[in-house]
Amino acid sequence: MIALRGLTKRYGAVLAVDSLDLEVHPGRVTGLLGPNGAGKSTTLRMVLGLDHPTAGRALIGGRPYRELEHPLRTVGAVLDARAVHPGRSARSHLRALARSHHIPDRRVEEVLDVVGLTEAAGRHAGGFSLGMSQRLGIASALLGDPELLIFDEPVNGLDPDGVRWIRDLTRSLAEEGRTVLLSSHLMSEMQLTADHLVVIGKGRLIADAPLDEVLEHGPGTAVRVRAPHPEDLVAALLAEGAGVERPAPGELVVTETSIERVGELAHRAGVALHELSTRGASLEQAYHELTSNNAHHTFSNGDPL
Ligand SMILES: Nc1ncnc2c1ncn2[C@@H]1O[C@H](COP(=O)(O)OP(=O)(O)OP(=O)(O)O)[C@@H](O)[C@H]1O
Repeated sequence: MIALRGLTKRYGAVLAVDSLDLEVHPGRVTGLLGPNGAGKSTTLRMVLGLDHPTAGRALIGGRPYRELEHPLRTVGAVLDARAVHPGRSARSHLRALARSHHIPDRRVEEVLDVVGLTEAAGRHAGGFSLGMSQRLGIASALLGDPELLIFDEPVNGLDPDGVRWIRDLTRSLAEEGRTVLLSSHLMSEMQLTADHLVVIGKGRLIADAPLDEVLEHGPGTAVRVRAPHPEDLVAALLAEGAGVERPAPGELVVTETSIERVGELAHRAGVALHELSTRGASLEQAYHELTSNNAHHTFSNGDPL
């Protein structure tokens, strides 16, 4: 488990991280979300002992990173996937890392296999694509078989296959009971990957809740309708108090009702439909609601955030 206790970082006049109190638990993927400059990287750097807090503490299993006996066996992290000597091959990079941490060479072959780099392991890392560099970074993080994994913006620059691969990998690591913390500003990706979300803005905690709860705070599910002559349906929906938007001629986005009810009203009004579908609540919308409003947010556990 990672625990942040009043974690604060000030750079001159900039309060990059402002009294964060937070616990990141094992067995699930926690997404650390926030706009650019929110303080995500600074927080992760403090967790990994790369930056000193101005106040407060960041603890891994109850201890600061610098006091861990076996750091690589306790926590694996990828902060910058390009931070590898470009002239070294992937295999020699991993072997050097393994030897300096008393990890056997056979583990290098195992992690190369897990990340799908066995074939490319002899090539210079300097010639790797961003996706391959991400895989190599993840291989380094997995080398010590740690309980805790921290990936900063892991899907940045990856193609759809790479994105799916990261999603499956992080899920299976969490299912094995590990603590997985991912940072991202990509809401759509987080919606598919994370079980739990921590949202920060201007260094402060905005939300710390299961994904489903954060989504409930969004504008909710909408029903999309395409109909060449929707006027009678619009009238019927408005008469029932539904919300109706008309983004384009022949198109409706209907809220505060159900897809079944829209279908029934269309049938009753004799309106021909060309499409009737739901648009799921999007984390992007929920996130916008959260970050555009600085008031407290109360989740179902009753804690104001
Ligand atoms: N070494 C530094 N010196 C001065 N200011 C810094 C330093 N590092 C970060 N900051 C400032 O602290 C704030 C938080 O930055 P941080 O990089 O942690 O945000 P972030 O959420 O990771 O953003 P991004 O998504 O852009 O990486 C920003 O205002 C940034 O300019």
